[in-house]
Amino acid sequence: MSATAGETHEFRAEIRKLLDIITHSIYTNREIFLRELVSNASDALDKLRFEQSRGTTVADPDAPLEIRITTDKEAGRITIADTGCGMTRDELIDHLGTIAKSGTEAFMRSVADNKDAASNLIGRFGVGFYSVFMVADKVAVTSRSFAPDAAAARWISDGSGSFTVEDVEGDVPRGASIEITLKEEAKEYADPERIKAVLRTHSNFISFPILVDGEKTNTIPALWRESKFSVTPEQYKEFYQFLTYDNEEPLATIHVSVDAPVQFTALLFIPKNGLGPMAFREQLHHGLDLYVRRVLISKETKELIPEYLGFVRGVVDTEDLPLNISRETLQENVVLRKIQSVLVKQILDKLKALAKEDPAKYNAFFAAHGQGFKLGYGDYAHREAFAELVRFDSSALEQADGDADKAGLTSLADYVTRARDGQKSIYHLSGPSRAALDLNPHLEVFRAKGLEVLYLYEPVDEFIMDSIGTYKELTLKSAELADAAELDAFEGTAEAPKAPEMTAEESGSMDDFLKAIKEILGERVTDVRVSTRLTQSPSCLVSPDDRMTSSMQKIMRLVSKDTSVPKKALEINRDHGLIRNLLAIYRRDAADPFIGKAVEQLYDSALLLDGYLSDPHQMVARINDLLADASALHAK
Ligand SMILES: Nc1ncnc2c1ncn2[C@@H]1O[C@H](COP(=O)(O)OP(=O)(O)OP(=O)(O)O)[C@@H](O)[C@H]1O
Repeated sequence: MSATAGETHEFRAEIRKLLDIITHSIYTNREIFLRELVSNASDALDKLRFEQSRGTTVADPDAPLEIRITTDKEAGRITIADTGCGMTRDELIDHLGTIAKSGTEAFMRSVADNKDAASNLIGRFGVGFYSVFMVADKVAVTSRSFAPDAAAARWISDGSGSFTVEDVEGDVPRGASIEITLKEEAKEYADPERIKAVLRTHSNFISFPILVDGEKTNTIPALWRESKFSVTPEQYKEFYQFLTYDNEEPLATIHVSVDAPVQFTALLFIPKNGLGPMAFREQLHHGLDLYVRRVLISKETKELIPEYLGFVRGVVDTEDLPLNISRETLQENVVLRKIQSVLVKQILDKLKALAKEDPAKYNAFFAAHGQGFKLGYGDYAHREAFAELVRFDSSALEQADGDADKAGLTSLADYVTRARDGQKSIYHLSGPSRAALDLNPHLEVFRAKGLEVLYLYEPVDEFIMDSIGTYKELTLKSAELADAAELDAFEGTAEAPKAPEMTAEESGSMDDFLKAIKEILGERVTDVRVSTRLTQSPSCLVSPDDRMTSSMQKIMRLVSKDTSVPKKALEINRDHGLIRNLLAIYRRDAADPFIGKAVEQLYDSALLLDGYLSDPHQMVARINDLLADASALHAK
């Protein structure tokens, strides 16, 4: 083999930054460079095998598909060679230096926050190859692409600003060979025993033989093909960690072998935690690895699992697809659709069992994955299972006070066991937080009557309510839209402090008083009326449209970019001290300017609670005015 003179290229700017972090800031867990390189070699072999299985002509067709690691302790060098798809000269330049990588920015942000986590994050963010510079002074990648006539080329770099690429003449086998000259402090990796230990920890499930100085080291490929009675919990855990790079053990494992309507095996895992800062990658990378008779066809196959179960990781292996299936046609593939439908049922059943047998564990699942899972409201075929599995906060639950462990959620089934006799609806209300909903005037009557209300914090929750519709014969209904007569049927549980009865004269003035308020507010409200829902607040705004909740209206308005303040009816609590005082002032002098100021303030306060008050300045000036009046009275 001989090489022509090299051509020097600059690394792309963000890759240079990345390399700077990798070479200068990461000192723990450096062994994972080996996992990254072996995983790349395995990917390249998968790609080659895939091409071969669909009949593509490849160079060196008889070369065994394997990964060979050779060590040279004396020279402090190791070489990792594979017989995979290899890279052309242009691909070396693109893939190892100039093409932007989707995860780099996010990786660097996360590392800035937490240097210790960096080596764990490397694999997940897809900055894999560059991790070699944690241990290398110099790296040379010699490669020949699988395309039969491709010329061989070599990429060389010390991981600082640039790399060189040169042509290589002579006999270079298909694939890639990565020669690493180890840094002084990383010489341990030239010891074959150390290499074998690292491989056992991180690369045990690679489905191609890995040979260290000629000796085969990995032992358990295709764990999913084993009978589930022969696999130990430890093996499941190891395989899960191999698959996800998660340090935890999985929350749940599903291992199934199905014969009809399609023949397949699947080994699936539910991770304990959402991947936090990597969440963007969760969505991007959702999907299962699809094998056909142990040949990897496509990673992260979205067609195998709906998005709302995107937190599930694992592999599916089927006999019922041809090996030469093209990835482009997976989307319309009936077999995959059938597999998906079986898997969804398996996963939902597993979750139901978990919820029943170990509610605390289920709650942990929901805390970690509930947000994505809630999108399952759109899966009509599994609506019943979904309704059993979804969880909400509720007025009947203890306040968590920021203590995450205490923050329980309720199922619809548990709500029903607490419902009052004769209750025909499951009530719910949307709001930004528990504190806000606890004070929401719309809920006063529910509290007074001892009726439980589910607290909804996310826009998707209302869609869930709509889609479930009815649960165990109880209609899911927004507290805002509850009918007064329906609520009247329930006796109050707590004795509400009674306001003194109104005199006949006071009652007689009420209609005129309401008209006067309407006149002050003019077109801003559709109506002013006496409320049946308020027991503690003086007033609130009520949507005139009794089919749509105010939060749903907010969503619609957001969609149509409508920023005006919606017109609603103002309801007032005739037993509230403030309203009684205003009525007395009105009866004494209907033109008293204090009434105008107070009514404007009642309206603005209601807008503020509804989230529509856009300019607080006027309101603050008015409050100061009112306080001046009130303090003058106090001072007397
Ligand atoms: N042994 C190899 N054979 C062929 N191509 C390779 C090999 N190693 C790396 N590459 C090419 O270089 C690219 C960059 O590799 P790198 O490890 O940085 O990221 P990745 O493998 O794409 O992402 P991730 O780390 O998320 O798997 C790969 O996508 C692949 O195209």
